[in-house]
Amino acid sequence: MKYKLVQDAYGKNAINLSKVTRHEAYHEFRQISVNVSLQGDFETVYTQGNNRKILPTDTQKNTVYALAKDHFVSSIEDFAIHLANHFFSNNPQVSQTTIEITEHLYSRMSFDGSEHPHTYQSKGNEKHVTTVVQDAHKTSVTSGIKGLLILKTTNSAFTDYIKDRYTTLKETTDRIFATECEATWVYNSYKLNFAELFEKVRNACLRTFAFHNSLSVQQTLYAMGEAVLEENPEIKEISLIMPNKHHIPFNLQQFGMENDNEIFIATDEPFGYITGTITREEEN
Ligand SMILES: O=c1[nH]c(=O)c2[nH]c(=O)[nH]c2[nH]1
Repeated sequence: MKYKLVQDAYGKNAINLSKVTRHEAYHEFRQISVNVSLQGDFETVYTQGNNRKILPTDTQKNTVYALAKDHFVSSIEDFAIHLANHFFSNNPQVSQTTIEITEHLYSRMSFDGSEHPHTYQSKGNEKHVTTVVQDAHKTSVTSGIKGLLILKTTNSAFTDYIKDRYTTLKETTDRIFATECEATWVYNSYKLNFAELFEKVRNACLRTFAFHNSLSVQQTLYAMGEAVLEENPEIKEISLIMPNKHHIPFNLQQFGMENDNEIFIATDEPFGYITGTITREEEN
């Protein structure tokens, strides 16, 4: 044989599911998108067209809708853990199950200080995501936030960097700091209050971003990660992606006007792309 299969996985992506829970006084609405991926003893499926070990992706999709009725009741993490365990436990040919869930966030509309019982507003691009991987030895839970668009109008500086013959950037002690933050963190257990922890991590990120006197995006990213680990012993590691969404002072001098740090041109591209992973030091 000249060739061999070195990686394989199969499953169903973008299983879009909405759930309404009808309480007497109000309705709860949740919208998620689920990806299922199975790995295991599937080599002959690829090399010989033998489908006898295949749980069809169509069945995987149906299973997600069916299990949502009783098991999508709290966090997306708990539902993902249930799904991972279902596919793993019922399919001896499967050695690893991966479930990814993205939750599209909604809140009930508020009028005169009270929430409307059954009308919702999207929270925009912000998403709550999770990935659960189960194999024979462990169940790992990684969660995150995507599309968290945040901005501050001061307490952000960038000075003292390398200057060479190509440098044109001016030092600043007072600039706009805007980013669309993506955070991904790893839990140390699969038995946690994930909904509560998600809010704690989100708040730690927002609070640190707001109150940090930033010397760079890099420094603020690290401070945000540090705050999350400091306040949440349940989290082993956090990775942050913080693109620098530049707001560049616009030259008003060409019109004989002063720009007192008031008028900017918001540029989409190119953009600074700052990433970092913060973990706990090994204890001796
Ligand atoms: O916070 C920043 N970090 C950088 O590395 C960088 N580079 C740049 O041009 N502007 C910035 N801002």
